[in-house]
Amino acid sequence: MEEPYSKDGFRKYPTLRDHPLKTAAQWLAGRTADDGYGHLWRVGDKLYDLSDFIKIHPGGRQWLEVTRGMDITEAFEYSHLNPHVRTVLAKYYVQPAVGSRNSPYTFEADGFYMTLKERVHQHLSTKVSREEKEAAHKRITTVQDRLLFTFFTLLVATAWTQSYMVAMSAGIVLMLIINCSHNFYHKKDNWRMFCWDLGLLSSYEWRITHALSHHGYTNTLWDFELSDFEPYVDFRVHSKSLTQRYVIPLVIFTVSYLFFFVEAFKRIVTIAIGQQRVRPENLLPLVQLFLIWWLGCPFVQAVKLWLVVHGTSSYLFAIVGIIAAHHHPDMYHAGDGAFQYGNDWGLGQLDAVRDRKDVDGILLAELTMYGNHVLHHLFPTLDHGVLDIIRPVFQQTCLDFKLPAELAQLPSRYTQWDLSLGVFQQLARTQPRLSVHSKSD
Ligand code: HEM
Repeated sequence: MEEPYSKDGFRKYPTLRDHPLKTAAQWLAGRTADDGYGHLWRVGDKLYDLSDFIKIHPGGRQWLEVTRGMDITEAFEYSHLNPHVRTVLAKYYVQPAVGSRNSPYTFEADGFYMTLKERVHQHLSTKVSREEKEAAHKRITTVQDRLLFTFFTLLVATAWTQSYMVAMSAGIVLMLIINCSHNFYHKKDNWRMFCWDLGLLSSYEWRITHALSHHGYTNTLWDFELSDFEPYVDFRVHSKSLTQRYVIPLVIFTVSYLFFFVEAFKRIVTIAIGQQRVRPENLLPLVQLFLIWWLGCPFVQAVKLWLVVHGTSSYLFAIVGIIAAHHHPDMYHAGDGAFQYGNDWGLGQLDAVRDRKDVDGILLAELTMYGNHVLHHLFPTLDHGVLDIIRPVFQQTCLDFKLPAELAQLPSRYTQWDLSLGVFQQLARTQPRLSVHSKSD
């Protein structure tokens, strides 16, 4: 049998990973080239023709439209709790797949993730009432509604006062709304997910680069969020220059106000070269500019204020994202070799994600700083409000699988400060981890 490309078991170095234009479209093109299932989709060791299912998929068309020709095993497993989806899938079976999957992750029926998923499904369907789940959902939508109201009030105030301070305040609230709406683009299509597009970001693109790539293959070579700013910002474990290790880490935070504008620029390029079309939600930031101008602000001043709103939001968004509990020398990163707890997909997540004790437990912080991070990674389509409800099931399953006690421990042993420092330590790291089981004491 062909030797895997890397010690963690990925079979190939991802095609197009190092292409200079890092976009959602490039990631998809690379995956379809490497998987190569033509007009079919792979789940486990079988191929399916989902062409007729695309338009009736309850989660929305995009997930299947963009993944034709790919192995979607990971996304299929972590997006659905209800075992009923397997019966639906069986209707579209075509033939067995030839060869092993390119991904090393496993979903054994009696393994950690599938056991946990089954228990979570049972718990939510038998022990948690509909009212409880609706109340959890309501808590989140209320936060988002209030943030939306505050943002538009501040935008109007920006136009009337023409104050840069007010524009910065609008930018801060915009970052909070955007991060909060992350909860919604993981789910079936819904209007709340388009709040992500209020910044110069695209929910369509982030469903690919974040929901499919980052969640499916966290911190591996297939994680778009790892490769996005390479070779400048390089979290992998391999030989790096002194500039990469010690100089760039000092600079990244100072230029993060440019992040939104770089994203917008890449979108314009990909639209111009025909890799995607303009979507109505792409225009939401321009509507804000129009609003500031329409409310009486001279056009040039309106543009300056709008740049301050989005520059502020971009700055905070990039910082919150980069310190959001993925980068620390204790955590698995591409180049580390074998996964610490084995190849079960859920265990791979535990190896690459951490919780923060000073973020979890405060609803606003959880929603806007990617809190309850481990459970969110394991069950991204569940509302953030529901994650606390399933925590005891997770803890019990960790104990049953004899995982190190600190994985199941509440609260986490890590603070936001540990994880902020961890970013610098990880960028400097060039040697694979020794056998690490938790935060070094
Ligand atoms: C790229 C792969 C896929 C992704 C990312 C995905 C994503 C999703 C999402 C986000 C939802 C809504 C979940 C929620 O908001 O609670 C959903 C629902 C659903 N999906 Fe998929 N899906 C994928 C593939 C499939 C396939 C291959 C099938 C079966 C042929 C399928 C069948 C369903 C069904 C039946 C539901 C309704 C869930 C339920 O009854 O609980 N999906 N999917």
